[in-house]
Amino acid sequence: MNDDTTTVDVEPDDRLIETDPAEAGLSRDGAASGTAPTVIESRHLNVWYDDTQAIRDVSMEIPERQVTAMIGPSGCGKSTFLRCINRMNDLIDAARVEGELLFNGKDVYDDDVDPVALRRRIGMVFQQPNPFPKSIYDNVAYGLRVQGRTDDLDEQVERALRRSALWDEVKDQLDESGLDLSGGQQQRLCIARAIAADPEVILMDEPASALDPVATSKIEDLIADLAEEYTVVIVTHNMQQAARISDKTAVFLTGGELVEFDDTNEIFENPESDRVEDYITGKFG
Ligand SMILES: Nc1ncnc2c1ncn2[C@@H]1O[C@H](COP(=O)(O)OP(=O)(O)OP(=O)(O)O)[C@@H](O)[C@H]1O
Repeated sequence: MNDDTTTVDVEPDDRLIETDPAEAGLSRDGAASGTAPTVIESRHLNVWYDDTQAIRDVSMEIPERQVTAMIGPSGCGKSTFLRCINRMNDLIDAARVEGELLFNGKDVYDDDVDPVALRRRIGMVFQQPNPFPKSIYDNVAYGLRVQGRTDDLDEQVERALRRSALWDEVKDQLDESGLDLSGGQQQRLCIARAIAADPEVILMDEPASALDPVATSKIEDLIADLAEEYTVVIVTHNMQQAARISDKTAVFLTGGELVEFDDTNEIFENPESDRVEDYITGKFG
C-alpha cells in the first residue's frame, strides 16, 4: 500500500487550487482539453458598412492562450470581425457595430473604454509588414517610449526581439533601418513591436500571405510559440495553415455568417455543416 498520505492530510485550499495554472485549466494542457477560460466573446455581433452588412449575428468565445483561426471565402467578414476586437473599425467612418464584444468580460464598445489603451492590450499584425522608417531598435522601443516605460529599454527591446525569434538575426545591426530587413524579418519585427507593448491578445490579419514559404514557415512556428503566452487570433486564406497552427477554427461564409466554430480537428475532419464541408474540400470559395 502506498504510504504517501501527504495529500490527504491537508484541507484543499481553494485559493491555491485556483492559482495553480494546471489545476485552473490555464496551462496549454488545460487549454487543449477545452478548459481554457474565454478571453474574447462576441454576442450577437452585427457590423455594417453603410447599408452593407459585413457581420451577421456572430456569437463566439475565443479561449485564452490558444490560436483561433478565422477562415472563409473572400469578403465573408473575417477581417471585419478581427478589427472589431480592438476597435480598429472605429477608424472607418462607414462602419457601424451592434451587439457585444467582450474582452475579459468588459464590452470594448463601452463609453469608458479608451481604444488606444485597448490596442496596447490587443495588438495587431497586418498582411503587409509595416515597420516604421526607423532603426530596428527604435521600431521596438517606440511604443515603450510612448508609454514612458524606458527604465530598462535595452532589455525590453532584446526580450521582444528574442520572443519574436528575430534577435539572433539582428542583434549586430540594431541601428540599421527596419525597412532593410527581408519581408519575413520585417513581419517578425512588427510582431516584436506588438509584443513590446505587453499585450494579452495578438490579432493577425493574413500575417504570412505576402511571404515566401520559408518565411511563412518561420512565422507559423512563431505563432505556435506565442500561443504559450498570448491569445492569438489569426485570419488566413490558407486552410492548410489554419489546420497546421490553430487550436480552434471559425468558418465564416458569405454575408458575414459564422457557420461553424469548433476545435480545428473537428472542423477539418468531421464538420457538422455540409456548407463547411463543401468549403474545406474546395467545392466553393
Ligand atoms: N472599409 C470598408 N468600407 C466599406 N465596405 C467594406 C470595408 N471593408 C470591408 N468592406 C466590405 O465588408 C465585407 C466584408 O469584408 P472583409 O474585408 O471583412 O472580409 P474578409 O473575409 O476579410 O475578406 P478578404 O478575405 O477578401 O480579406 C465585404 O463585402 C467588403 O467589401
